[in-house]
Amino acid sequence: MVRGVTRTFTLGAIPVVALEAMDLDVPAGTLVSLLGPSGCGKSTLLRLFAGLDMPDGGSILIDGRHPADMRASHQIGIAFQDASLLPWRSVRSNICLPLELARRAADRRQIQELIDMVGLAGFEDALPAQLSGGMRQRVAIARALAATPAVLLLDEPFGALDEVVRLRLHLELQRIRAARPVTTVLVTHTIAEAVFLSDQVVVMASRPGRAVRTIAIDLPYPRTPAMLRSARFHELCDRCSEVLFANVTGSAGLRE
Ligand SMILES: Nc1ncnc2c1ncn2[C@@H]1O[C@H](COP(=O)(O)OP(=O)(O)OP(=O)(O)O)[C@@H](O)[C@H]1O
Repeated sequence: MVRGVTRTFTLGAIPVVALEAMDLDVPAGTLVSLLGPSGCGKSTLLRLFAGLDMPDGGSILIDGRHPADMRASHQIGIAFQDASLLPWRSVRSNICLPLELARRAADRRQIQELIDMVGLAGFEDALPAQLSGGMRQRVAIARALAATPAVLLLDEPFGALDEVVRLRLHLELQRIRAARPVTTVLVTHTIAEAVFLSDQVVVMASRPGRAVRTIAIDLPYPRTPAMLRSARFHELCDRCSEVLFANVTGSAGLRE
C-alpha cells in the first residue's frame, strides 16, 4: 500500500520530483503494472517497494510491513531488464543465490522444479554467456522466485526481447504465478504487455511522477494468445493509450 509517497532527487542544484503524492494499492496475489513514459518514476517506485530507497514523504507498506524489513527477511524477489546474472555461475548456481544470501539450504528438488517451471531443464550447468537473452531472463525470474518471496518486483524484464520470445515469457510468467501465486508489480513501457499480464494497470505521468488512472483488466484467466486479437483486449489497450497520451507533456504535438 503506497500512500502520499514523494521522492525528490537533486541534479546539481535542481530538484527532480520523481514521485509526488503517489498512491497505489496492490491487492495480495494480484499483478499490477506500472505503465508510463520514460522518467515518470516507475523504477523509483519499484526501488522504494524493494526497500532499496526511502521516500521523502508518505508511506509504503507491504502486508503491513516496511519494505526494508521484507527485504532483510528475503521476502522480496526482484528481476531487472538486463537479467544481471553472475557470469561465472551456472544457471542452477545463479538461481540458488538468494537462498545463499538468506543462509537457507537450497532444496535440490525445489530448485529443479523451478528450473523446469521456467523451461530451462537441460541447461542447469550452462553459464549465462551460453544462453539466449530470453533464457537469461527466465533465469532471472527463477532466481527472483527462489526464496519463495511474498512479493515479486519486475522492472521491464522483457524489454529487450523480440515479440515471439516476449509472448512466450508472458505465458510462462502466467503459468508460474498460477502455480505459485505471488503479489507482483511489473514496470513496463508496453501497453499490450501491461494489459495481457495484469489485474490492474496503473498509468503514470511525469513531471512530477504520479499515478493518473488505474484501469482494471477484466480479461478472464488464463490469458491466451488468441485474446491478443479480441475486441476486449483492444478496447483495454485503447483505454490505456488514451490516458497515457493525454498526459504526455506537450501532447498537442502528438495529435494528428
Ligand atoms: N539517483 C537519482 N538521482 C537523480 N535523479 C534521479 C535518480 N533516480 C531517478 N532520478 C530521476 O527521477 C526521475 C524518475 O526516474 P525513474 O528511473 O524512476 O523513471 P522511469 O519511469 O523508471 O523511467 P524509464 O522508463 O526511462 O526507466 C527521472 O527524472 C530521473 O532522472
